Order: sequence, then C-alpha cells, then structure tokens
Amino acid sequence: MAAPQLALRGLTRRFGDVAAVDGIDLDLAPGQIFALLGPSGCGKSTTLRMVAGLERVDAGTITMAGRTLADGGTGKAMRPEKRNIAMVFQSYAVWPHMTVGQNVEFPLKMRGVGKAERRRRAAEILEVTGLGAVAGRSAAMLSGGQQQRVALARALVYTPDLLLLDEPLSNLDAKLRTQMRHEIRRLNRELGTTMLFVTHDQDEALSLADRVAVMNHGRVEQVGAPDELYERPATPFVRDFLGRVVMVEGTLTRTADGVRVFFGETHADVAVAATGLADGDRVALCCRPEDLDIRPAPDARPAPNELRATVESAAYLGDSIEYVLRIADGTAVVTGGRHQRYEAGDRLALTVDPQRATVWSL
Ligand SMILES: Nc1ncnc2c1ncn2[C@@H]1O[C@H](COP(=O)(O)OP(=O)(O)OP(=O)(O)O)[C@@H](O)[C@H]1O
Repeated sequence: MAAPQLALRGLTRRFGDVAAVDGIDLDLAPGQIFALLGPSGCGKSTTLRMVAGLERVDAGTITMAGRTLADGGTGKAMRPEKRNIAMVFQSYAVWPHMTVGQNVEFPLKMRGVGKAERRRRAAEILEVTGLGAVAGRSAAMLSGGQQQRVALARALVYTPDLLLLDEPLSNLDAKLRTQMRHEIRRLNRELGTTMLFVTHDQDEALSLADRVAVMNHGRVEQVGAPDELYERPATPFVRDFLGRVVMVEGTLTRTADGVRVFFGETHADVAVAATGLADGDRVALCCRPEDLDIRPAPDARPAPNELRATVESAAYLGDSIEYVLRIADGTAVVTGGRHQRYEAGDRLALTVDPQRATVWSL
C-alpha cells in the first residue's frame, strides 16, 4: 500500500471503566473510501470524533500524511481547525438563511480566501456536485438529497485532506440512497479525496467503501475489501453481522486439501485450512443463501456437496422467494428465484459451492 493518508495506532478512548475505543490500528490509503461498520455503541463515532479532533485521545496516535494529529502518550493534539479535515454530519446542517452558493462559499470565507477566488472555487464544486442550476436558490427550499449535496459541496470546497462522513446515507429514502452512493463514489474518483465514514448499515458499508473495518466492543474484528469480508469472514461476529448465513451442523474429518463435513446421509468437501479443528469435532458449515443452488431433490442418493432439505414455509418477497428449510438437525433461511416456487413439505437438494463455504467450530 502507498504511504497511508491516515494511520491510527493503538488508538484508545475510555469513558470511566468502558474502553469505547480499545487500541485500534487502521491505515487508509490516499483516495480510499473507508468504512467503520458496527452495531450501536461499538465505538465508531468516538473514533471519527478523535480523528476530527472533537474527542480526547487517551492512548495511541493519529497521523495524517505523516503529520501527527494526536498522541495519547504526550497528550499533544492539533486543534480541529488546523487539521484540514472536513466532516459531513447525518443532519447535513446546511444554513437555511443562505443560498446554496453562499453555503458552499462560506468555508472559504472563514479561511480568508478572496471573493473572486471564492466564487471560482464554489462554482467549480457546485458543478461537480450537480448543484450549478440551484446555486442562487435558498438552501431552505431544497430536498433532502439536495441538502446532502450542499453539505458535501461545502465540505469538499476547501480541498480537505480527509472527509469524514457520519452515516451519510441513512436519512435518505431507498432510491435517493442508491443515487447518492454513486454520487459519493464519483466525487471520490474525480477529486481523489480520502473518505472515512461510519455506519451501522452493512449495505451502506459494502456498497460504498473500498475497505471496511468491522468494529465490535471498541475493537476492530476484521479489515478487508467488502467481498473479502462477506465471503471470507474471519470471526463469527463478522460472519453474522454481514448479511444472512445458512448454517448446517455436522461432524468433521480432515482431508488432504481441506475438510469433509458429514451430515447424516451426505457430506460436503470444503477447501479450507482446518487450523484448530480436529477429526470428530462438531462444526457448522456456513454459506451465504445466494451461493446455494436449490432444486427439487432427485430420487438418487445425494452427491457430495449436496444437502437435502424439506421446505417448512415460504414467503413471497417480490424479487425472490424466502424459504425456511429443515436441513439435517437444524433450520436455515434461504432465498430462491421467483420463477421456481416450492411449497411446505417439498423435498429439495441444495448444492454447496465448496469454494464459498466456510467451516466453524461450535
Ligand atoms: N461522552 C461520553 N460519555 C460516556 N460514554 C460515552 C460517551 N460517548 C460515547 N460513550 C460510550 O462509548 C461507547 C461507544 O460509543 P460510540 O458513540 O462511539 O458508538 P457508536 O458505534 O458510534 O454507536 P452509535 O452508532 O449508536 O452512535 C458506548 O458505550 C457509549 O455509551
């Protein structure tokens, strides 16, 4: 990786006995969109606030492009306004008594940029954010999506070294959310601004970020590209937090290039490193519901990697059908295409893709 734009080392913040952020290490490459993802209370906002300079650092360091922003060891911290970091809050906080153009020019005015230069730079960023046509309009008249664009334009106009975003899409409806997701990615590519955002929404993190850190109880459980986290979760928490899993219990035997998991009448061969697993262990074979190939069970005995299941119930979701299945001793929720429908009591065959399945000790 190129020299990091932002580096966190052993970053810690305690509130009384609670370590809200408990010694986290993270590196953001220049130009990257990075997400901190986790449930409420896991320490995402506190991390973001420490980077912004709004929260004290108890231990560890924050450096940006080689400059130390905060050092818990010495207690030194650069003032927020000196950091050249922009922040977009969930509430957007656009100034309703100003026009869109004035909103966007304001941060430059605060920094003492001359009028002509202010006009030029504001016009440029208004164009990039698609606000050129509404520059003269009162900011109070804007829709939620437009207000968020103003907030983004206002944050980007002074070319920050880092843009922090707090739950950037959560106040928008589903259609606008998709649009803004593409918009933020486009701005990131065009302007090259490094972005760090926090969210509790896995879809938001996976769709928007180049890299995601999954946080739990103040610690980072795993950092990776979205597909890496989704397909090869390192911990049960990451596996369960990022979407649904089909989990079937079986008994393990090690093989030359992976493991074999037995489920009554059938077994699955999975290519995984069987570290920490021993022959005879009870394990869970896990995969994402959409990675299972579902079809009516043939009369023949099940082939390897083929599980047999009985439909317990079905729910129509519009774009797909959701089934609760009984598999061996457990149940699993899977989705199937809407053109092939099954009913309660139907027997199904589910083929597991051994490249995409994971095995966990119970
Ligand atoms: N000023 C504070 N005083 C005391 N405890 C705090 C303070 N700020 C945060 N905490 C605690 O630190 C922990 C982490 O909080 P934080 O807001 O960083 O979590 P979060 O992941 O951003 O959650 P949310 O998504 O709900 O904002 C929580 O247990 C919270 O109660």
